[in-house]
Order: sequence, then structure tokens, then C-alpha cells
Amino acid sequence: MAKTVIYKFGGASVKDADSVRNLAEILRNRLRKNLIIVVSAMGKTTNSLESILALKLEGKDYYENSAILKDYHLRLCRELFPRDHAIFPKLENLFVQLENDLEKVLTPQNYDEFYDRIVSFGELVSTRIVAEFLCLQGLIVLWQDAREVIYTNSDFRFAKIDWTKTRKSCQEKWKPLLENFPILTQGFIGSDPRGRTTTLGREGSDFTAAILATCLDAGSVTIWKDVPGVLNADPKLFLNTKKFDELSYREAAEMTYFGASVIHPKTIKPLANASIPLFVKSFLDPEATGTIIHELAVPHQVPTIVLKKDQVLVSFKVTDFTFIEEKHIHRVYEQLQKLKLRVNMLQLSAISISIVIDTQLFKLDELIAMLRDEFEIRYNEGLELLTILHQRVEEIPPMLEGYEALLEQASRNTFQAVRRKI
Ligand SMILES: Nc1ncnc2c1ncn2[C@@H]1O[C@H](COP(=O)(O)OP(=O)(O)O)[C@@H](O)[C@H]1O
Ligand SMILES: N[C@@H](CC(=O)OP(=O)(O)O)C(=O)O
Repeated sequence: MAKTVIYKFGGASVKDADSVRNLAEILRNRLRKNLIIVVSAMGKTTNSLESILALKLEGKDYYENSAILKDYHLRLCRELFPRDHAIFPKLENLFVQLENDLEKVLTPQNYDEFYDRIVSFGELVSTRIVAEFLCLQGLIVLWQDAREVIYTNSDFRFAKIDWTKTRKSCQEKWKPLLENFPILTQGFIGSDPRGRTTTLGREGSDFTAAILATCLDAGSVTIWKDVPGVLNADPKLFLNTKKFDELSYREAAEMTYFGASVIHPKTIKPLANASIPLFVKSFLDPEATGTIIHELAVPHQVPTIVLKKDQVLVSFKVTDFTFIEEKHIHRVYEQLQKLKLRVNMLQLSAISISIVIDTQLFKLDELIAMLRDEFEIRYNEGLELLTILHQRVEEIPPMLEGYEALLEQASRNTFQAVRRKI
């Protein structure tokens, strides 16, 4: 029996009617049984839903924003479907459901759970539209709810996969279906033991593709992007980028760890463990080869630049004239763990611990509140974390021109700086 193949289409590949038509063209010659198509929310829908949530939390009127979001999806559908198509009442129902959910009580305490219920809507609506459009084109796919197979714990917004349960349900529920039809489903979402909607972390649809691939012993995963493949820097930020034809799992994992947003950081590990190749291909040039990520003995050593925005540098200084000891580091890390904050860069001096973390609503205030009795705490927001892998010395100064470097560190293979525009 043919192995399952997973395709993942992100927000950019379904951002407007032409993009959805393009997706259908990509599938026209590729649609087969044992294919899962994972689709994200359309365009910047997840960001829009986050803005609606932020307004609601501040007690402000979000009606205009939700009307704009509804109008965006409706306009897209009007370009794709005849006026009397069943997608229109379906869309209407989904938006009524969103409005009802938005009317419930939101507090900082239930924010994460509320967030997951609301933002998952982006994927639920996009998959309905794409599935209906494919069927209209004679490309028959089965719409399936990812929450019926992707099981997680209840860490809302950053839910962890229950691999045993997920594998079992993939094998029992979806494997038989795949023998007859391709399945189209949502990225990014799952459900907790109480059936509540969870999400896997922003940009988590790539990870969904990897989870499904692992649990269904797939032959490959292809993520369709608006770039020719994985490049040695983000082409939206840097000129003269070079495409990797192939990368080892390790190299790709390292790039994503430091923030190369082309692939979600959790995607590589499960695929590497199961030796499932990951293809990164362009939805704008689907016949081009793209990048293959697989086992590769010889690493590239090509200088690779990764830029992570929205960073905060926090320094914890001991106040009692002692020096930094293990117990201080332990205290800071303990609190970071409680808040589920990951350290992107760490530097120790005799009297202080400096960490760089992603900006996240409420979390910095909470961290400071937890540790202010033990340390003198300072922080700088709105920073960028620059990482250069396989750096050449002459490449570093131009990267810092026009910037103030607040923190720098280098090893043989990696240079990092936290920078801010002067
Ligand atoms: N090293 C890199 N190689 C290619 N693209 C990169 C790299 N680093 C960042 N990117 C960015 O990743 C984007 C594609 O990822 P993303 O926008 O998350 O796709 P989607 O949401 O459609 O899945 C590209 O448009 C590019 O700007
Ligand atoms: N829609 C979610 C999940 C996702 O992965 O989206 P994309 O594939 O467009 O990065 C997000 O924006 O976070």
C-alpha cells in the first residue's frame, strides 16, 4: 500500500481567491488517496483574531474588527463560489459561533483557554472554504476535524501532544479513510482530555504536518511556501540569499531553533526520529525542486543569518554583594519554566544573569513580580536577536551597522547579538 503523504499549505498560500485557485492547481495532478492536506488560517487571520482578543480584553469595541474579518472571508468566497453555494450559510454559521464565543467572559486568568477557542476559528473557516472549493473543482477531499485525532494536554496556547493517543486515533480513524479519499484538515489545533480546543503555538501548522506524518508512518511531508525553499537568510530582510538544495535535519533544526520562521521549530524532531523527509517547496513555482531536509552526513558550513524580532533583554542583578551562583540561575529558570518562557540567549557575569526572551503579553510583568525581591531587575523591550551560523569574521560588523548591540556572544560556529536600531 502507498505510504501517506502530507502537504501543508500556510496562510500565505490561501490569502486570497487567486491563491486558493493556485492551491487547487497544485493539487490537480497530485491529488491521490493517502494524502493529507493541512491548511492554516487565511492570510493574517490569526493576527486579526489576536487583535480582536486584545480589544476585548481591554474592554474595547471589537465589532468593527470582526466585521472586517467576516467581510474578508465573504469577499474571497464571492470570487470562488456561485451565489447560491452552500458555503455561504456555512460561513454565516461559523461567524455566529465566533460572535457567541466572543461574548463570553474573558479575564487574564482564562485568557489562554479563551485564546485557543477563538484563534482556532481561523483554521476551521479556512479549511471549510478550501475543501468546498476543491470539491467544486472536482477535486474530492474529505474535510476532517483535526481535534478528533490530535490529542494534547491542557497547556492552552502551547499544548503538548499526547503521542500515544494521537497515533492510535490517526491509525484507527484516519488510516481507513485515507485508503479511499484524500483528507483536508486544520493545522495548529488539537483538543485536550476534556475535548476543549487547544493550539500548538503560533505558526504551529508545520508541526501538525509532522505529527500526522509520524503517527501515520508517512513517506514524506511537503510544506508549500512563498519562497523557493530554505534560504541562508530571510529574503524579506536580506539581499543575495542562497537556497539550500538539501539540509540535514540537524542544520534545519538549528536554524529554526534560533528563529528561522520558514519552518516551525518543533517540526524537525519528529520527522528526524522517524526518518521522514521534509520538502520545502514554492507554491508559486510548484515544479521547482525546493529544499529537501533529510539525513545528510556532511554539513554545509554556509553562513546563515537568522533574525528574531520582538525580543526582550532582562537582567537580574544580585543585590547582596555576592556573586552569581548556581542557585540564582536555578531560581530564574524555575520561574521561567512556570511561565513557559524559553530563553533565546543567556549570558552570565559576576553579578548578573541576562536572558533574552520573546515578548509575550503579561509574562514579563509576572516574571518581574516573581523575582523582584531577590534581584534588581532591568529590561529592554523591542529588540532583535541576530544569529549568524558558520559566521565569517568580516560578516559581523556590517550586520551591526546602524544598531546598538546590547549583548554579544560568539562560539566557533555561532555568533549572536541582541541589537536595537540607533
Ligand atoms: N531561512 C529562510 N528561508 C526562507 N524563508 C525564510 C527564512 N527565514 C524566514 N523566512 C520567511 O519565511 C516565510 C515563509 O514562512 P511563513 O510565512 O511562516 O509561511 P506560511 O505561514 O505560509 O506557512 C518566507 O516568506 C520568508 O520571509
Ligand atoms: N494560523 C496559525 C498557524 C500557522 O501555522 O499558520 P501559518 O502556516 O500561516 O504560519 C498562525 O498564524 O500562527
